[in-house]
Amino acid sequence: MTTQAAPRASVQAQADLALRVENISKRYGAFHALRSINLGIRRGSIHGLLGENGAGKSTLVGIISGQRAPSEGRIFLNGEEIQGADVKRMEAAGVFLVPQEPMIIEHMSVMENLMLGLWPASRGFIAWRRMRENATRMLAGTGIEADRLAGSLDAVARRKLNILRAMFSGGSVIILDEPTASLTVPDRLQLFDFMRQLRASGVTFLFISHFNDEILDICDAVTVLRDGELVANCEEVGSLNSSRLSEFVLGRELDLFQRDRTLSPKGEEGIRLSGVRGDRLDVARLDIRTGEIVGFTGLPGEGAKELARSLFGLAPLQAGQIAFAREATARVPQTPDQAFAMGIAYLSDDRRRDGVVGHLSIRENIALSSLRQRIRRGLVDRGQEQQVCSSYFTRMGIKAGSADEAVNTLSGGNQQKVCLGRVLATMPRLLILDEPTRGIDVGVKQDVLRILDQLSRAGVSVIIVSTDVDELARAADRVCIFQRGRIAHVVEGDDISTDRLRQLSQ
Ligand SMILES: Nc1ncnc2c1ncn2[C@@H]1O[C@H](COP(=O)(O)OP(=O)(O)OP(=O)(O)O)[C@@H](O)[C@H]1O
Repeated sequence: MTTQAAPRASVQAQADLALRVENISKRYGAFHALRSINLGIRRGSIHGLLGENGAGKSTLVGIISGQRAPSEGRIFLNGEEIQGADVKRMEAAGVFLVPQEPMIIEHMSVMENLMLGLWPASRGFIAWRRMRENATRMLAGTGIEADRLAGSLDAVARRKLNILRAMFSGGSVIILDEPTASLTVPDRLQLFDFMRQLRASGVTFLFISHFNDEILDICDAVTVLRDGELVANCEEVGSLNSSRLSEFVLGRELDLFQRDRTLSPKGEEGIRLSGVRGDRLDVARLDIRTGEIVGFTGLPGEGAKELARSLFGLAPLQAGQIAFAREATARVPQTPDQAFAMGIAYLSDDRRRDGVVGHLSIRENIALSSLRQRIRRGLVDRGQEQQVCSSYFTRMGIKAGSADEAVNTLSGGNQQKVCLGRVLATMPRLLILDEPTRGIDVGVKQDVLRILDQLSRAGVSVIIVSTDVDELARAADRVCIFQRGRIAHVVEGDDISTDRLRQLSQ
């Protein structure tokens, strides 16, 4: 275990390296995103890359994959230096970056996607038979059929397809940027088995994750970045545990959040949903107490996400009633505007569609959703805006020089914090959050759960939709597990545990 820049490796050890970076630095103006990173990745290994939001992980893999130019430093592949790297050159050399959201052309078949840009041809015609044979060979044992429409694949199959496409194009070093985000536990395990099989055939992986248990499960070695510096490099992951990893990431001990359920709201008062029926959704009744945190979970398509979206008017319902305490029963909102007017706020899990406005500042982004609440006699109350934004900027621990910086210079996780701050700033009565801590580091995750805890104590009812059952076990008063559009199980109070939720939601 080294806790600073890795020492120079021996000649033999260097020969075993698929990839080596030497003194890589990256500056944006006066800001150092990376400082003199030295790193070696063994051939046929799975190497974890860990660090807080903004630590420099994406910058480093961006440089390794040729998407960004380093300010200084050198990259070696199988001992050979790669000069003036760009994406094409790095891919030709065998290095591929598989992004978090798999790139799939939905209306094409699996085999067409697999060989995108490399379709075999004979005398000017596409050689379909050869294409099918090649694809079938590559897909053997993956459970994916060559002729299937790519748009019909589930989340894990899409990730597998992206990895196989990289390999088909000659990839031997594959970088996976948070590949398990939004995957269920069984899907994660399936993806890991697949990676292990490929590792056995000599493929090298660089794997970014914010989940310590994943790093400990799948990785052979791990590197931790903090504020652009390499703070730990471990060739033997077996010698580590989760709290040690968190300490490297944060530079301090992790203070895990656990909601005090003895303070959870009791009684009847709150929000009542009844007769909610939609396409593959049938919830006869659900009461959510004022100030209660309710978790929704289950396999994709089973109803958790669908109900959350419907409550914000994003998915049409055939029927459904909602009643806030002491108010008349009304129809479940049919549009987000109606939902907003009722005091319902929603954070989508689709950051690309509902994410931040890149060229606007952090302050403007946080203020966006609550703009209407701050208009007094036709004018925006700038003083109040300043106060609300500064408060969320600080509470969310957004890593930036100031709240006036453009959002598109922030790391992915910090952009996610801005989205969350924007929704929280609306001070809703019912807050619906779909995968609220996806992409957020282990330290900030605890902060987010603490903020939700405080909001709920102030009387906001919260629904958290999550595949991360550990998060639900820490934060929720009650967890609903969805199956075939219905609430199949409800686990409450002290009965909630990660194991119980995992067992019921598979
Ligand atoms: N174009 C840019 N201009 C200025 N600063 C930038 C730019 N791109 C990245 N940065 C800064 O570099 C730092 C490292 O960002 P990077 O995206 O590498 O972090 P990360 O470790 O991948 O974080 P996350 O876990 O949130 O994805 C951040 O502080 C970010 O704000």
